[in-house]
Order: sequence, then structure tokens, then C-alpha cells
Amino acid sequence: MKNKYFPFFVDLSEKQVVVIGAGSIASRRVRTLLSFADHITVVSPEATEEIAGLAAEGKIRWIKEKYSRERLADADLVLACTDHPEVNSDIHAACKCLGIPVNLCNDRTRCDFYFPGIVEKDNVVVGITASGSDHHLARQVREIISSALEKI
Ligand SMILES: C[C@@]1(CC(=O)O)c2cc3[nH]c(cc4nc(cc5[nH]c(cc(n2)[C@H]1CCC(=O)O)[C@@](C)(CC(=O)O)[C@@H]5CCC(=O)O)C(CC(=O)O)=C4CCC(=O)O)c(CCC(=O)O)c3CC(=O)O
Ligand SMILES: NC(=O)C1=CN([C@@H]2O[C@H](COP(=O)(O)OP(=O)(O)OC[C@H]3O[C@@H](n4cnc5c(N)ncnc54)[C@H](O)[C@@H]3O)[C@@H](O)[C@H]2O)C=CC1
Repeated sequence: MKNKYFPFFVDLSEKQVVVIGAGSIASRRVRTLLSFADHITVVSPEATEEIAGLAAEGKIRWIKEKYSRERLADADLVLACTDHPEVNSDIHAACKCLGIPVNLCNDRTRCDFYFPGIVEKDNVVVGITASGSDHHLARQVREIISSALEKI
């Protein structure tokens, strides 16, 4: 099995993106996704101020409930971002049954896709991965590319 993921660039504008959990990781990922997806739903009984604020402004939908499988029914893409590995595992199992691509923030071995570090400059979009091997390296590369793109 290959250990590198191919960087597809995907049209998410009309897709239903469902994020389970609304803590610091979910917040960071929703912030990034806002440039790409118009239909983001967050499912979590509690949320960061950022997510609550985006929901209040109507930019995302926030369902103030614990995860349940019904919440995946219409999803095209799912991000499991809770701090409970057993909940993330159930999300993974349900998505596999439903044929929905799923990302687990706590287990790279069960991600259908990784969430990359992203740099945007006008129409240029750069996605960065260190193949799950080194998150600090991914961040460092993002910072280097971000500064390099400032210069053009
Ligand atoms: C495989 C991947 C799957 C996915 O989640 O999609 C994954 C997995 C995991 N990350 C973990 C931990 C951390 N990850 C970060 C940071 C980032 N992680 C990101 C992506 C990815 N992380 C995917 C591809 C990774 C790659 O390309 O190599 C970035 C690029 C994008 C983003 O998250 O927005 C962003 C940096 C970029 C930026 O800053 O731009 C930090 C630091 C921080 O949060 O500041 C920590 C804290 C620990 C530390 O400090 O080392 C753990 C252990 C969790 C646990 O302990 O349970 C797992 C689980 C595992 O490895 O199995
Ligand atoms: N992939 C990555 O880049 C990183 C992943 N992690 C992993 O991500 C996990 C989450 O980290 P944080 O966001 O910092 O945690 P956090 O504690 O800030 O947020 C957890 C969120 O999950 C929600 N939640 C808990 N149980 C739920 C349920 N049953 N249904 C719906 N929502 C539920 C909570 O309400 C909260 O909003 C960590 O436990 C760690 O395993 C941590 C750092 C980086």
C-alpha cells in the first residue's frame, strides 16, 4: 500500500460538509473551509465562540446536539473532530456503511482524506501534507510557502 495521498482539488461549493464536534480543531477547519464550501453544518452540544458566531451570522449551520447517525444522512463529506475517540470511531463506521468520505482528527490510519495545511493567494490554492508523519513540518512548510507567495 502506498503511504502518500494524492492532492485532488475538489469542488466543495455545492457539497454538504458535516463537521462533528466544535472545539479548537473543528474551528480551525471550519475557518479554512469557509472559502470553499457554502453548506457547512456543525453538530455539537457546545461550540467555540468562533463557531457560535459564524452560526449566528448565518454562515454555517450549528446543530446543538450530540452526534447521532441521522446527522450523516445528507452528508457528502464528514470531519470527525470530537475529543472522544469512540465517537469518532462510530462516525467512521457509519460513514463507511453510507459510502461517505470521512476524516478522523485523531487517527490518520482511518482517514479517507487528510485535512491539509492551506495557503491561499488570490486564485492560487496550495494544500500541504507531510503524509501524517510530522504535523510540525506541515505547519513549517505552510509558513514558508505563505511568505513566499506574499512576494508575488
Ligand atoms: C493525518 C492528519 C489527518 C487529519 O486530521 O486530517 C492529522 C492527524 C493528526 N494530527 C494530530 C495532532 C496535531 N496536528 C496538528 C496540526 C495540523 N494537523 C494537520 C493535518 C493533519 N493532522 C492530517 C495530515 C497531517 C500531515 O500532513 O502530516 C494540519 C496540516 C491541518 C489542520 O489540522 O488544520 C495542521 C498543521 C498545519 C498548519 O498549522 O497549517 C497539531 C498542532 C496544532 O494543532 O497546532 C497537532 C497537535 C500535536 C502536536 O503538536 O504534535 C494527531 C494526534 C491527535 C491526538 O493526539 O489524538 C493526529 C492523529 C494521527 O496522527 O493519527
Ligand atoms: N488532526 C489534528 O490536527 C489534531 C487533532 N487533535 C485531536 O482532535 C481532538 C479534538 O481536539 P480539540 O478540538 O482541541 O478538542 P476540544 O475539547 O476543543 O473540542 C472537542 C469538541 O467535541 C465536541 N463533542 C464531544 N463529544 C461530542 C459528541 N458526542 N457529539 C458531538 N460533539 C461532541 C465538544 O462539544 C467539543 O466541541 C483531540 O482529542 C485530538 O485527538 C488534536 C490536535 C490536532
